[in-house]
Amino acid sequence: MNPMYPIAQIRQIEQAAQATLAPGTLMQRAGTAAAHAALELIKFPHQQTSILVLAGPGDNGGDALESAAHLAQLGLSVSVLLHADPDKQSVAAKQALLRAQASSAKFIDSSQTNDVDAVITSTPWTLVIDGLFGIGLTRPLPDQLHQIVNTINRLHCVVLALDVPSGLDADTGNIVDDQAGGRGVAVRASHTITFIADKPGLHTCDGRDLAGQVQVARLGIDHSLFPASAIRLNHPDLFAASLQQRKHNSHKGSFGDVAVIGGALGMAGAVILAARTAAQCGAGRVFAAFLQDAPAYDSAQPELMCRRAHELDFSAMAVVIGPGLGTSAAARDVLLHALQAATPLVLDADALNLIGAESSLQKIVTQRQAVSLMTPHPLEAARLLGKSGAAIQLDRVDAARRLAAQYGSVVILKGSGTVIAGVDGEIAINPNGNAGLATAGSGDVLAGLCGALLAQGWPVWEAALAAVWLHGAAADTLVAQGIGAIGLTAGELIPVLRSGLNRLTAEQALLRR
Ligand SMILES: NC(=O)C1=CN([C@@H]2O[C@H](COP(=O)(O)OP(=O)(O)OC[C@H]3O[C@@H](n4cnc5c(N)ncnc54)[C@H](O)[C@@H]3O)[C@@H](O)[C@H]2O)[C@@H](O)CC1
Ligand SMILES: Nc1ncnc2c1ncn2[C@@H]1O[C@H](COP(=O)(O)OP(=O)(O)O)[C@@H](O)[C@H]1O
Ligand SMILES: [K+]
Repeated sequence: MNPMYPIAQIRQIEQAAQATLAPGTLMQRAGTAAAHAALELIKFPHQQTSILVLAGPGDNGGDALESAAHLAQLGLSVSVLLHADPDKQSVAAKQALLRAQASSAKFIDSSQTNDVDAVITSTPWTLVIDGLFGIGLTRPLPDQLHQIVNTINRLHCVVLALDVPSGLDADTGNIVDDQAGGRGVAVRASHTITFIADKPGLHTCDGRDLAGQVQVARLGIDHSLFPASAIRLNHPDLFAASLQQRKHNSHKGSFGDVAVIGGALGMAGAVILAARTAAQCGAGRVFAAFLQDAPAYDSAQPELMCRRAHELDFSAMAVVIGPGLGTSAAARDVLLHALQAATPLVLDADALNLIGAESSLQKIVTQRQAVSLMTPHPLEAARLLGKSGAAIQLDRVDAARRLAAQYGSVVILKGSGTVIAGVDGEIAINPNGNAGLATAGSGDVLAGLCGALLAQGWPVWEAALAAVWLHGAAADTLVAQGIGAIGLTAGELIPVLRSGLNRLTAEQALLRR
């Protein structure tokens, strides 16, 4: 289900496949698949339809040249901007170049053109195909291409990237930076057709912004050549087994209790958001536990039971600890108590900051027998790993995996392309959600949802996958309704999460019939 592979594994699959095929076969298949994808994007080609193909020095350029030849043979107006030394091309890419040269495609010689920018902007392109670099990019784009890529990124047409948007690291989703640490450039594609298998860097960090809609072309490679994958794209299929309709013969005790612990002075709202989410996403009973004085009740959600944290016996509940907890001595005490309880635990926000700052707490987390689920954003992850936030973002998959292994906890590393890591190294990357979630309190809502699912008996891995998926889907639904991305508030997510969870559950019940 939705497997993804790092570059090194893609290369192995590629080699195994090539051993059984005539030379150049995979490139020809990639070029054909790219041409089909281009035609689908153009939809109704007409006389003014014009396609610009950027072809680089390696085999990604070869794919582009194959697609250029196909599209030109179909009678479309194709221009090729070639950035390659034919003497250094692979045999397959040379063949592709010959085919493109033999077609009606026009070649723009960038070395003979003073102002390539002017050439690019002088034509109203219907489509740009980016075949500059793929998974072979080892250093930032060369200077000559900076300007071209910036110009392409300013065009208002469909941009189809082949394999990977040029400049993007397919493993990490980072733009390949220059030696001095300066920001490199990468093509911002509206669509990406990626070859052989999906790649993590297309879906996390800058990947979602640069790759656009991703489709996979397996190039006819036999399934047997694909090893088991440790990385998947999150999808309801991965947690469908836990989407169970409720029995008539049930009561509130059947769906568990959640305690949300946090809410130091001035930060009570974080607890309220998480607790309301837990209540509206199916927990049988929800306690909102505050470090300082608790409000008598929550007038918008009077079902919540408001308590002072140190007076609540949460030993038989799923516990969410951290939202607005602060890092005081009292906060540390209640955290220690929660860590020592044999209860499913969601560790969020200040609970993570406290753990990051104290090795004795770290040790207790690693020794817990009951399940732990950590929900750090990159800065919290940095504190937990003793790194900088920038270092976490450089390889989010690796960071999430390390955290899970080090803390013996399932980890949700938040941000665009949230990475979920299991203790055994299993990874899922979440494909939905949007920047509307970049608002105060949306993490509290996610933590509350995690708590609700754990209280209802979900296994921790499935709970993490489902919570992240539903959270992203709720934000997408709200944006589609015009409620966000700008100005979406975290509380608005809660009823949409509830309908999302009910809808998925009902759909799953139908599928099981
Ligand atoms: N090998 C195969 O079997 C297949 C490869 N395919 C395509 O081939 C691509 C990989 O091809 P390559 O390994 O040739 O790599 P790329 O085409 O991504 O380009 C890398 C080439 O540019 C050079 N290079 C790397 N960084 C550079 C930089 N910053 N400035 C200038 N030159 C730089 C490298 O030395 C190499 O020659 C894939 O992404 C995919 O598009 C597909 O055709 C499918 C089959
Ligand atoms: N640009 C974005 N795209 C997708 N999801 C995002 C984006 N920014 C934030 N999110 C999500 O929003 C939530 C924010 O959580 P967090 O940073 O803990 O905020 P808070 O502490 O204010 O609740 C996380 O689930 C994160 O993955
Ligand atoms: K590319």
